[in-house]
Amino acid sequence: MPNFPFTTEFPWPAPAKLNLFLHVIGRRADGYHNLQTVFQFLDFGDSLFFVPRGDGVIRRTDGPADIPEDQDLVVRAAHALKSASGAGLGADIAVTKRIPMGGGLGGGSSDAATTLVALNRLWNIGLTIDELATIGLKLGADVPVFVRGLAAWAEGVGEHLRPLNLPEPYYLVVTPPVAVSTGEIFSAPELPRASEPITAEAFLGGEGQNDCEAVTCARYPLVREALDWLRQFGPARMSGTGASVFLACPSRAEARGLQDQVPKGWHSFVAAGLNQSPLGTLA
Ligand SMILES: C[C@@](CO)(OP(=O)(O)O)[C@H](O)COP(=O)(O)OP(=O)(O)OC[C@H]1O[C@@H](n2ccc(N)nc2=O)[C@H](O)[C@@H]1O
Ligand SMILES: Nc1ncnc2c1ncn2[C@@H]1O[C@H](COP(=O)(O)OP(=O)(O)O)[C@@H](O)[C@H]1O
Repeated sequence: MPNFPFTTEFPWPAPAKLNLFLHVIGRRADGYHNLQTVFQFLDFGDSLFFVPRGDGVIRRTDGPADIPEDQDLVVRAAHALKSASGAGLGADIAVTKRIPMGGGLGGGSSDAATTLVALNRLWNIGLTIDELATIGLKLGADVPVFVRGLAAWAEGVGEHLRPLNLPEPYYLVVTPPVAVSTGEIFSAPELPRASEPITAEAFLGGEGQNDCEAVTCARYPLVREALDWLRQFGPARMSGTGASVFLACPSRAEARGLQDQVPKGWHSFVAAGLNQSPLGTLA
């Protein structure tokens, strides 16, 4: 195997995201939904390790046991990058998972984005960020924002992105023990699909909600319970299509204090909101 400048043993970050609000404003002919949302990153996430291979083979050497290797978004992203670029190299990829799966925190998309950015560098392909975002969009609607690495106002299915400078509070994020399927919520007949578009300025002034909340809460009563519990302390909201709910707190200490009271059996963490992804500094 050639001696690569980065036979990297250091972890590449794949941060979680929050949707600070999420409006469904229409349905496209292909069934996908046009959204308005704001993405912010968290200083909490998965870690990915890459060792380039000279023989062209792509393998996941460690990762979530319940996701078959060939379906893992890191493996799919590596294959997509290889065929888009014609790269001859391969990689061993290990994933340390921390982001709850099906949690509305974008873990799979973030892992895919980190794979695209890391292998673009390690394989020395030199694709632009725009090219990586285009490849990423085919893997998942949330991949482009993770590739670009800036907190953003998003429209379309998440591909029209405008960087946004947001406050960076500490968040308490609570995930009850259910995995919500994004496809199930978007295909629910009862999902409201006609929110009036708002402006970023209106969001910054306090407008906005999560249009998926009622559907997810009705179908997953534990998400309702988690929201009701967190709303004792402030204006909590759901991220994406759930299952995670979050509350902005004035300080890390205050968030930790609330975390101590999270009911048993619910996953939780405290993390700072970030307008720049930790991956951004490596891209
Ligand atoms: C709703 C959001 C908000 O950030 O987050 P999550 O709750 O998944 O984290 C995303 O738009 C999700 O993005 P992502 O998780 O990448 O979704 P995809 O894999 O592309 O889509 C899963 C399925 O959801 C439906 N879907 C997804 C996005 C969208 N704008 N309209 C849709 O109708 C489609 O049926 C699609 O087959
Ligand atoms: N590396 C990965 N990490 C997480 N989920 C993955 C991964 N690869 C594929 N998936 C699939 O993507 C689905 C959505 O996962 P995830 O992105 O964590 O949640 P969400 O879309 O709710 O934010 C999972 O249920 C899983 O089947």
